[in-house]
Amino acid sequence: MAEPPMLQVEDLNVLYGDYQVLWDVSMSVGQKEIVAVLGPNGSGKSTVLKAIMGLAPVRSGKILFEGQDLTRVPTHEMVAMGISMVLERRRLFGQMTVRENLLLGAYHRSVNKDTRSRLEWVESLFPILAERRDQIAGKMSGGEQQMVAIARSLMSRPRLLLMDEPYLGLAPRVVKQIAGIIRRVNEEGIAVVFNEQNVKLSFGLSDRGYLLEGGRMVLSGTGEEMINSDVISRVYLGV
Ligand SMILES: Nc1ncnc2c1ncn2[C@@H]1O[C@H](COP(=O)(O)OP(=O)(O)OP(=O)(O)O)[C@@H](O)[C@H]1O
Repeated sequence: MAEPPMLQVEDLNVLYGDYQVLWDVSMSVGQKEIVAVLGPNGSGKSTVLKAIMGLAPVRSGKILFEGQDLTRVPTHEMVAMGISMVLERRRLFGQMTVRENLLLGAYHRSVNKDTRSRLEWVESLFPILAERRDQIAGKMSGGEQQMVAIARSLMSRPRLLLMDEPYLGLAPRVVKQIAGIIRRVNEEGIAVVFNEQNVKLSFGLSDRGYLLEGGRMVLSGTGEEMINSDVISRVYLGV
């Protein structure tokens, strides 16, 4: 029998007040997979990730992580369960150093042995952040800040990492660098879900993908199936 998915979203409906943003959205993420959620501006991509993390008003539907229903679990408990999120536009503490930002991502507040070993692991993945540990985060380039944000999310040692528009506002060269980092993170055995508006950037990297249109999942498939799909051409012709 096939391995059950790590994350399963079933018939998710999200409303901001009376305004329905997601309609019966279903998707799944397998262990150690990279999954992309593609969609035009305002289609609800960020809301899908926020809803998984308990940061959007879920009206109905199920979100199962390793079989456990997340819809009533507070966000900080999800972090302890092994889920972490890199928020859009990075949301760093600009006046603090790189190292201080990383420590804020640790699950334990005091610097104990466990935190130290997480820091060593994260700094081994991002040697540049070890070199720049005393630099003020707000003074770094956009790409470097995105690295700090990803590194900070890894400090809780997640098994599933959600990334809200990881390439937003970055130059093509830096996008390549961040894509390399996502791959590297995935090689550590961490499943990654990210959203993106650009077809090539989405499916070049992912094992599988989904397309959202007007708050509904209208297509799913492997990267190649998605890139060659008529539906993608139709949705994107108007963009
Ligand atoms: N806190 C909120 N309150 C009310 N409406 C919201 C809120 N957050 C998002 N929306 C609306 O929900 C819809 C989907 O937004 P969402 O940010 O999920 O889309 P997106 O596909 O990620 O778009 P973008 O690429 O522009 O970030 C939009 O119409 C947006 O205006």
